[in-house]
Amino acid sequence: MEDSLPLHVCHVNMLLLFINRTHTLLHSIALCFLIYYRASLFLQDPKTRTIPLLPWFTVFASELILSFIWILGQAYRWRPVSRIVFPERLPEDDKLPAIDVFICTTDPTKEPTVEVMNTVLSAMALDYPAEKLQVYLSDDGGSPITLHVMKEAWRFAKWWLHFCKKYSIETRCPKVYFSDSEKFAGDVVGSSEFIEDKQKIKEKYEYFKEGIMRVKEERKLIGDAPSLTASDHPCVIELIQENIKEEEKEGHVHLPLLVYVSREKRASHPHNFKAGALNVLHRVSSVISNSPYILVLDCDMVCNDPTSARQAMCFHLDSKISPSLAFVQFPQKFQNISKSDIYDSQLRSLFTVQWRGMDGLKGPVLSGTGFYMKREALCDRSIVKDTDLPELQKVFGSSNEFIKSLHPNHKAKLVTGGHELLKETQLLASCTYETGTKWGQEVGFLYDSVVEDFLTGFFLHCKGWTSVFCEPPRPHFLGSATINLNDSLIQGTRWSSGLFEVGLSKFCPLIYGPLRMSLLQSMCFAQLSYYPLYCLPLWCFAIIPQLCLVDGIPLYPKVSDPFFLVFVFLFVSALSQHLYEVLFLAGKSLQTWISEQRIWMIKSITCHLYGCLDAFMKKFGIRESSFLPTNKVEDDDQTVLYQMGKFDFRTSNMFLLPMLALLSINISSFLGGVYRMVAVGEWEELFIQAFLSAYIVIMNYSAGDKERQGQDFTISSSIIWYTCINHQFCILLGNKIMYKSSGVTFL
Ligand SMILES: O=c1ccn([C@@H]2O[C@H](COP(=O)(O)OP(=O)(O)O[C@H]3O[C@H](CO)[C@@H](O)[C@H](O)[C@H]3O)[C@@H](O)[C@H]2O)c(=O)[nH]1
Ligand SMILES: [Mn+2]
Repeated sequence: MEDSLPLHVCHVNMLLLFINRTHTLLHSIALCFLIYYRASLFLQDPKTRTIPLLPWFTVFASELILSFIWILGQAYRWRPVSRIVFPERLPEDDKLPAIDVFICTTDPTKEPTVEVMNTVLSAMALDYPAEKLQVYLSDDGGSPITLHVMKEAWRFAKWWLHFCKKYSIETRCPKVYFSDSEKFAGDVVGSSEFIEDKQKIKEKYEYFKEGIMRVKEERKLIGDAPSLTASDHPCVIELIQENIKEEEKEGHVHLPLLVYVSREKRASHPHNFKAGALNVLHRVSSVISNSPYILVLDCDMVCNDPTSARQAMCFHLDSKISPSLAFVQFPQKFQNISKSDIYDSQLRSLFTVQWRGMDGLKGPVLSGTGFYMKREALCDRSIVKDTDLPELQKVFGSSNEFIKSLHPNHKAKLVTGGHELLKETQLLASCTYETGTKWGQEVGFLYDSVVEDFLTGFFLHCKGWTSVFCEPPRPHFLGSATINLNDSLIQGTRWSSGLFEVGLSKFCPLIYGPLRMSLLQSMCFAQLSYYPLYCLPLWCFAIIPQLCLVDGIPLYPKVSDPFFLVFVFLFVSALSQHLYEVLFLAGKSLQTWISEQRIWMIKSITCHLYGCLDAFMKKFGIRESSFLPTNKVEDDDQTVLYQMGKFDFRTSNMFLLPMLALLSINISSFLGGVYRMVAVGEWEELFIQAFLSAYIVIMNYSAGDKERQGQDFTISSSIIWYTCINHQFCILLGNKIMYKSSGVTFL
């Protein structure tokens, strides 16, 4: 490889760095004043002290927690970078390393088979030498339909890949291509051959989709319920290419190998969710193809740009960074994000601030999907050299074939291994294989948290591995985001629980981290892990100052007090940092800023709280881990609501009640407070508290303000609206009542 021309360059954003560090400094100084102000009350003579200690202390503690999370978050802003890659400088195709693609699916009712197959097809169509690409699908549901459909997908892939190559199609996920094909027509638009071919391939795709529907119907008729087999089924592994080879000899293109893996699952054995599935894929693939690199995809994450593999190789093949480089992470982007994105489904902050910032330290967190991992990073090869077989078996399990695959120059026997090999894979995918080994503890993806990606990434960084964030302008992977409140909150609860679980475990980033990585890096991991603790200050700020306001107890400095300015500064400074990042770093609108503020409040008081509780209960053995997969079925009704920026309050009371309760407290205390300020004349002392209530109400109010345009809902909601003060409150209440009483749709 030519050493003279770099495969990639990294650019430190100096202006942003300067702005961020200056802001951190100023904000920190203001925080010191705040702490001084709060602490000085404790030093006052108890006899002259007029303010009760308890609310003061609670608010102080909340401010400290908030500041703690804020300080941790500054590590992301320390050294943000961006990168450019030059894939055209990569070596010839025959010198490129092989890649195994791992796709996980688990529940055919929540993860529609058509979508899963689109992911499979888009991965097979990656712009990479076909003989160096193997696609593995892990089906945790053990569904015979999925296996059957995969064989059909393989047949369709022959046509599809040929079509993509012939016309250099950039969008290689059939669903995306056909849904918006005008955009992807390329320069051959006029050619009649192209039009004809496109029509043909479209028909084949439609036929393929109908085939899936047919199989599903047939299965339903036989009374085959997927849920019955999901948690208890034997292991099924099939190499699809091998089976169909004979009958499809006239194939146009060489196809990547396609492998179906459904690991053995028994109710008596923990299966460790996605991490467990990935570890099985890791082992099974090691005796089939053993590619040095692995691309991991969720079943709804299609490859939107076929060049991602080559882009990732620009880092993995750079001899300067590759020895320590564990993975190249691409951002998660989503196909279904609306303009206002009321639930922050795009995870804006994660991918525009946090990951870019960590990239400037030693690399971003592993994000579960859309990353190219070096196989070696998951299985420490260094111990293979001077350890004897029995010891190795204690770590990696009993399969000698697998242990052989760890040797650097080992060539997997691939398909030629035949029957013997397939037997070995059955062993590797059995539910007892990991018993007594180090899988999930030190080897492979780790099991100690339901956010296996975060924990595994952290663990790799602790071992000295690095990572890289690759963010080309055209999204390379596109997934489907949660677009209703219920799904968002359920997912949020799982994430909070998993993240906080890590914070409570032996892997606590603030203790385990600094001994093994830089302080700044540990701070980033700790910020993610303790982020769910936002629930404490947010619950407190939504209750204590409000109750004190009604009672006339001032908790903040009065307007003429110089410390008043400290609070104003901190409030404005925190909000403007957020606003700056939304407007300038992400190029989004003010609306996005409001949405993010609101969903942050909503999530903090609901899913962060439940997540923390869940983590505690798991810690003390009161609850078992669970992984409720996110619903990926498109619902037109919900899509319409989301696209219009309307909240869909059809969620459980567990989530609704805290929202309703806190909103009512704020509305009533604001009114009570204003009355008090006017009647008793304490406005100077109570100003901040009244402002806080108003702010909370206003930020949440806008959730429903578009509701009044059009729609039948207008009439019913406005009736309640006029009887209440706050529109938002009514929407919540109104919707719930309508939903409960008549079951009508939500508009
Ligand atoms: O027992 C299980 C549970 C899940 N999955 C798969 O894991 C993936 C992610 O699950 P999903 O329901 O989509 O969860 P999300 O919360 O949307 O996923 C995010 O969060 C997960 C950690 O909680 C990460 O693993 C994902 O990569 C990340 O996109 C999907 O492909 C599932 O099929 C399994 O294979 N087995
Ligand atoms: Mn998902």
